[in-house]
Amino acid sequence: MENIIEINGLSKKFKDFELKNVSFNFKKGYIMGLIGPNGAGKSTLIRCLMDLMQIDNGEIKLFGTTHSENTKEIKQRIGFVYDDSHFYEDLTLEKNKRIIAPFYRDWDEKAFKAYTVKFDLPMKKKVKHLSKGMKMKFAIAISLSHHPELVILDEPTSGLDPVFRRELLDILLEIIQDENKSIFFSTHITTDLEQIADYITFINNGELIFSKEKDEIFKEYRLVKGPRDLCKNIESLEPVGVRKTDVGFEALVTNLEKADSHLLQQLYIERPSLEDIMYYTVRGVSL
Ligand SMILES: Nc1ncnc2c1ncn2[C@@H]1O[C@H](COP(=O)(O)OP(=O)(O)OP(=O)(O)O)[C@@H](O)[C@H]1O
Repeated sequence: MENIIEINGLSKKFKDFELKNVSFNFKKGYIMGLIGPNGAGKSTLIRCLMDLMQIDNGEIKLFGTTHSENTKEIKQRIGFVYDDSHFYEDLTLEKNKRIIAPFYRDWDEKAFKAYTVKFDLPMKKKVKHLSKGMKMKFAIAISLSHHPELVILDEPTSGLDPVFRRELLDILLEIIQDENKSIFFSTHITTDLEQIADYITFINNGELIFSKEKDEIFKEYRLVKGPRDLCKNIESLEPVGVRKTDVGFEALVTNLEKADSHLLQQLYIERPSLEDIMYYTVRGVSL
């Protein structure tokens, strides 16, 4: 199947941070979630994807081509939502839309109007007078109104109330019904991804931890709980992360099949959430 995003050996260095040799692919027709703790490099990765930042090493291909070959064409085919507002704050939504729409070959005024009604957007208000959530809704309406093949959203659900957050997830699911469309979005709300994502890419401290199909991740990881005296036995399984409590321990493991049956009988075994996977990976064993 066709890759819509191909990232090979991507590196980007700042004074105090480095995105290190990140490589992954993303197939057309799916939703991929990008997760990682604060400062992991999610926005940096997305900015590199959008060519808003020069990369130091590696290659990024979108729709099989690079920004240096075809940046205008690539940007026509992407609907992008930034993590902060990039609109003209002193202009109304209507005026902002009039400035932005002509850049897009496939701008669909009817679709945009439908979103303004659906999201209850106050088109006569200035951007600076909107709440954070309203700005996000406006950004989402703009990004979806030129029928993009790839939608890239940086933290789209931040600042949204739970009602609209659910509506947005439904809108994303609706978009993906068209198998030629793909969605790539970063979020801290991992439960959203558990609901709608097909693939998860996890970065921590600028490094790729994994980029995998969601179902595969949930097959691979297990959260085990047990009494403290068994903690040593778990350590021999080289867990991803361990947390000791007053009465016992909790650990995230990927190779439970190596544990002997006697040990298994004494453990309580659960399927972890994405949040558990993130938490224990970042925490590690030594903390
Ligand atoms: N232009 C820049 N110059 C220098 N450092 C930068 C720049 N942009 C980002 N950084 C640093 O890179 C690191 C990663 O930031 P980034 O915004 O990509 O993380 P993030 O995963 O999106 O975090 P969050 O979840 O908090 O939004 C941070 O330490 C940040 O300070």
